[in-house]
Amino acid sequence: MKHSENGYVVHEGCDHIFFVGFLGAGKSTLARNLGALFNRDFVDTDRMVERMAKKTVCQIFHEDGEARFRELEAQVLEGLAKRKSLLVSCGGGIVEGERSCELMHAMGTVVFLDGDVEDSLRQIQHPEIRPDFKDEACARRLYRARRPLYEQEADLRIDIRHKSFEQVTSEAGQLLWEKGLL
Ligand SMILES: Nc1ncnc2c1ncn2[C@@H]1O[C@H](COP(=O)(O)OP(=O)(O)OP(=O)(O)O)[C@@H](O)[C@H]1O
Ligand SMILES: O=C(O)C1=C[C@@H](O)[C@@H](O)[C@H](O)C1
Ligand SMILES: [Mg+2]
Repeated sequence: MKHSENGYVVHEGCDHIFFVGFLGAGKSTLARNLGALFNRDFVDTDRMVERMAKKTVCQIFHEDGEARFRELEAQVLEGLAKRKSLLVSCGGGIVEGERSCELMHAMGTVVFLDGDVEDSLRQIQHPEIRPDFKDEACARRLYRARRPLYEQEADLRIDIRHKSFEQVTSEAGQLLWEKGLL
């Protein structure tokens, strides 16, 4: 394993870390926090899709449909192949896309932020502008359907139940550091 002048691990090839998990689990917060702590760039697939499509996630769902959104998600992931050492916070439904799953595994490590649906419901901001959030019963059904997919795709799992984001950041940082991924 190589180290740069400032002591950070330098990886050969593509070595991104992809954070997946249910809506509001804290994927973006964790990726941003770890990016600041470990001097790594942080990107968010929802924002990249919006930049590529020049539309909001909500508009894409309404005007073009979910299948098109999943294609765009896979396209933005493809664009990450030429970059290095990114922390990627993924859209909550990225594990629904077969191509996206293949790409994440080809380009790095998939980390599942595993929490209860209650944590997500509490942390979801502006549910009214989220195409994936209709009401609580719907979110619970989606959570039950999604959880096996997250588990199936996860290389690593971090239990986030009843933890502050400081705790989640330090546990995730320690785990990824120990595995030589940060
Ligand atoms: N462990 C935590 N404890 C309490 N609040 C948290 C925790 N993690 C994140 N939050 C807060 O919950 C909200 C959602 O977090 P964040 O946007 O990081 O989640 P996300 O998984 O990226 O959500 P999305 O599905 O919208 O992309 C934010 O307001 C954030 O500050
Ligand atoms: O869970 C989902 O299917 C989604 C989650 C969001 O991050 C966005 O990617 C979009 O709203 C779809
Ligand atoms: Mg997010």
